[in-house]
Amino acid sequence: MRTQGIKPRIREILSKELPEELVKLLPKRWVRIGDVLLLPLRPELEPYKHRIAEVYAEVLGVKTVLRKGHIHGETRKPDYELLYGSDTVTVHVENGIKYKLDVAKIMFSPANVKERVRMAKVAKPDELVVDMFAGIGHLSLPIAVYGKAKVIAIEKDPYTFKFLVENIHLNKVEDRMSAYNMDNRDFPGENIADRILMGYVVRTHEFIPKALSIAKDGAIIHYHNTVPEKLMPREPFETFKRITKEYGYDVEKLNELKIKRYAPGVWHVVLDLRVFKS
Ligand SMILES: C[S@@+](CC[C@H](N)C(=O)[O-])C[C@H]1O[C@@H](n2cnc3c(N)ncnc32)[C@H](O)[C@@H]1O
Repeated sequence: MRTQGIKPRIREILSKELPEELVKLLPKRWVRIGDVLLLPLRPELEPYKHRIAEVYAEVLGVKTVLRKGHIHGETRKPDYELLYGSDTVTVHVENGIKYKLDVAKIMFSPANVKERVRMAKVAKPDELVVDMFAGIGHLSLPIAVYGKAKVIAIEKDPYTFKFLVENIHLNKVEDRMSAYNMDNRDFPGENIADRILMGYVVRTHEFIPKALSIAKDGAIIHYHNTVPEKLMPREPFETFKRITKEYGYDVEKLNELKIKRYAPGVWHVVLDLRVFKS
């Protein structure tokens, strides 16, 4: 998905059209999601941005090029500038799973690939898994497709939800995966889940009480959050433990993994936690 090294053909075409010092600044890295390219472009290349995007699109064989921006807000929407083409909806295939999404409006982080692949191996067919922040099924499609577990996927944003539903059909897991378009705090299920996915950042701790009410005794929670490096490895486990205690639960840490650097001095991590009613 990430590529390094500029193609000779791109350099050949653009070196005839751009000043030499700008050719050196052409992006050597980009992210390709389905047939949409996310291209980081230096401000010096601004006057040539549409032509550069056109050449990258032609040589790399994509239909649309977006200039990379930031991901923000409660629903984690990316912020992109359209440089070439118009259609930003695509199907990205990763680990044999089809993810349909609108790349301009829905985040799909290349840095989370290891976690998406890991999820394919964690669950068993007799489990009920609840994904509290499903997105387009980023983490729960691998569980339904490879783990063959029953999955309840909850997604609040109606536009993202539309793709979640399409992805369930595209991956032919309608028999075991169902989707709910609601705020997970309004989800009525209690004491039902063998496994819970909390694939969210920054404010994930606010949702711990709801996760505990959905969890069965002994359930596993894959708890994501962002944490300042200087508080690691004490956090985010201490906060999780404090909240679970307040609600009458014990917790055992099974595993902790760094997913990616989220901001300078801040990591996105995931903890595998087993929760017990005390
Ligand atoms: C950052 S995306 C992550 C998707 C996936 N879990 C992953 O880790 O790759 C988080 C998703 O959670 C959704 N979301 C945020 N708050 C929610 C809530 N209270 N209930 C349900 N979905 C929510 C957002 O709309 C977004 O699609």
